[in-house]
Amino acid sequence: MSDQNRVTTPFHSHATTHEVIDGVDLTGRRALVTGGGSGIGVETVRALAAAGADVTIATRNPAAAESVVRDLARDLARGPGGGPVRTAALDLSDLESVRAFAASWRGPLDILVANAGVMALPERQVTADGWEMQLATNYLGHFALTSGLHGNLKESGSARLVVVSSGAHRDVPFDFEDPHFERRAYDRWAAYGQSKTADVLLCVGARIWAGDGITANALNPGWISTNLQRHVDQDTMRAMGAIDADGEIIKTPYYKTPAQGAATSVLLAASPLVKGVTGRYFEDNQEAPVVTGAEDEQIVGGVAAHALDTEAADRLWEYASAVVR
Ligand SMILES: NC(=O)c1ccc[n+]([C@@H]2O[C@H](COP(=O)([O-])OP(=O)(O)OC[C@H]3O[C@@H](n4cnc5c(N)ncnc54)[C@H](O)[C@@H]3O)[C@@H](O)[C@H]2O)c1
Repeated sequence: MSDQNRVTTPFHSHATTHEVIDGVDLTGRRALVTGGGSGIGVETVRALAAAGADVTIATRNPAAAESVVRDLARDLARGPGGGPVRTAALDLSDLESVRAFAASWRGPLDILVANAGVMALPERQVTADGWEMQLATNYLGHFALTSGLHGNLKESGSARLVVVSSGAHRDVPFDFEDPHFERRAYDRWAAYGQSKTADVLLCVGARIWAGDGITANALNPGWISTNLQRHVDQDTMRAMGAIDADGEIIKTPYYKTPAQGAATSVLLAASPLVKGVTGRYFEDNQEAPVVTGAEDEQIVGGVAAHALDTEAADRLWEYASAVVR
């Protein structure tokens, strides 16, 4: 994407969810947020519900997410109110669960935020379908979900798919020869990065749905302290510059609160500023510039060309369609 055509918005990098959809009315719109029971997912749900949307949190543990729903309902009741929030069972690493979830959805779906994720599992784990766990959860499960809900998204007439990727995609092109680390040595960061490249490619591939009124965009939320980092030990967090010698979070320019981290998701899900925009990658509430490997040494932001490659996107779409069938 050339700089001239890049989508810009008036919002600064650390704007909160409320700022980016201030004045937007989502009454009558139905939204689904995977992993909406924790971290930036909660703030995504909060903002969409506050704007009036009817929101479903898709979670492995609906009973645990009920306390989140109660807290959100209490908070919304203190303000001008909002749309209903409910929970539903979904395990993205289990194709049967994804199929059952998609089959049970009735009527249109206006907003699908593919937010759930797992990062840096220390050992290679494999799902019942034989898929490497990070790719299964972060990408293949979401691909199966999105495909299973295609009819519902189409029924909306103007649906938005929002896929939460990560800056970790930048160093890792998708490996079509060995996506599940069956032949090469397992590397937890390469597995995470590959799954996040696949997330961006999912949005590029989804351009075939533009005629159905469906747009799809990916994003990097920034660096937010959440449960996501639970598999990363303190020494590694220190080496990454995320925490100091005492274990305190270092508030680099990339550090965000959950409500700031969720802002780009919410912008893409609901703002009129990105209406009709599809197949792009955003961060800090703006479309990100394409960066090369050489620049990557100095520039922390941006999207890698390998994640926007239409040939790779179509090849991956074909691969994923075959394996989730
Ligand atoms: N926190 C960050 O700094 C950061 C940076 C870049 C990208 N991200 C991405 O943001 C998204 C949200 O992460 P977060 O930081 O809020 O972390 P989080 O751990 O709080 O949230 C992730 C959610 O995904 C859910 N999940 C995991 N496996 C699942 C499965 N098999 N089925 C259904 N749900 C499952 C978890 O239960 C949890 O609710 C993730 O996709 C993550 O990769 C986060």
